[in-house]
Amino acid sequence: MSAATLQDKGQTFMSLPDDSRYLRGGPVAQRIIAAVREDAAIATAEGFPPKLVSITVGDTAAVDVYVRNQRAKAALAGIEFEERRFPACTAGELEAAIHGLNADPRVTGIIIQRPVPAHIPIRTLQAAVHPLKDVEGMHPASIGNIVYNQLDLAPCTAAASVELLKETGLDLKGLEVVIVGHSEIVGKPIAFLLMSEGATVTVCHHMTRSVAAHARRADALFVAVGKPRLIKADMVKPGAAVIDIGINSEIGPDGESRIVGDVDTDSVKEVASWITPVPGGVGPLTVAILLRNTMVALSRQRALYQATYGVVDKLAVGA
Ligand SMILES: Nc1nc(=O)c2c([nH]1)NC[C@@H]1CN(c3ccc(C(=O)N[C@@H](CCC(=O)O)C(=O)O)cc3)C=[N+]21
Repeated sequence: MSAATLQDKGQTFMSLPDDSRYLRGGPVAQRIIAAVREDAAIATAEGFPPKLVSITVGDTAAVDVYVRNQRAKAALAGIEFEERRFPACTAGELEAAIHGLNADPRVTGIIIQRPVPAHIPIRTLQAAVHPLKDVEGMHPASIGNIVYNQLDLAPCTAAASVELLKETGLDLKGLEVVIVGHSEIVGKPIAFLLMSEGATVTVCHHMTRSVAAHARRADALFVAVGKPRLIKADMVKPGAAVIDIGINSEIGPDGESRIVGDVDTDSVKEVASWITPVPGGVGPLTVAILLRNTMVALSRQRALYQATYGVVDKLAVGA
């Protein structure tokens, strides 16, 4: 996509009605990217330039928007970005490629874009990424950190959603939160992040008897199921905060393809006190947090480097 088109998209976000109920990701993302840019410049000057590698397997349509924005924002932040595409390959080949990236000191972070084709076991791939290079916190050794209230690196979409809720200023302690969707990369991590912050959390999923009954009790409602307009106004408590994590492609009335979330925004915004637009809500913040996580990974790698090479007197040099 050309720079001009990206800017056009920016105009579209800004031309949303100026309604203070919209919780926009852009301004928060800009703050994070500015901070990442400073960190990245310092690290680069000190000889540790950050580099993020994205791995896409099979058909890339579902992740194209994300990867495009990763590339654009990494460039803004001063993080090198490389996309590796594997149109057709075996799990073994992918694991070998990941091991190569683990062992490459120039590579700071590795992200495996989801979904991957059915014949590739995603968990094996996630476990192949070295935990210190795991910028999404999805390695089995990393995902446990949020259970232990270590929240500085969490799956990006989940972290972005929670960060947008915090923008409301609502006190998370004791807040009634309902999450619709229990995926391992979004719903479940949001539940753990919010439990750590003191919220009372209910998780709904495809076996839940009445999603509406739960949703109507929520002070904050998170939705990540991939069903356009699943959440209607009558499922939302007046005054609630609604965080729409859905990214669905559909053909609009003008015949053009567009992105919509899981919430019927037009009706729900009349009931809710805060609502995240799609696009322009969680998405831009997800990208910013991925870049921030890359810098967290870099500082952990530097700490290991320091611990290994920084203590000369412990080495039995020439002894
Ligand atoms: N391992 C993995 N982690 C993910 O977090 C992950 C993934 N795989 N696979 C795909 C989904 C989708 N996703 C998006 C993130 C940001 C935007 C985004 O930047 N959206 C903007 C731009 C929209 C546009 O440019 O049209 C917006 O909503 O405003 C979109 C989609 C992350 N995902």
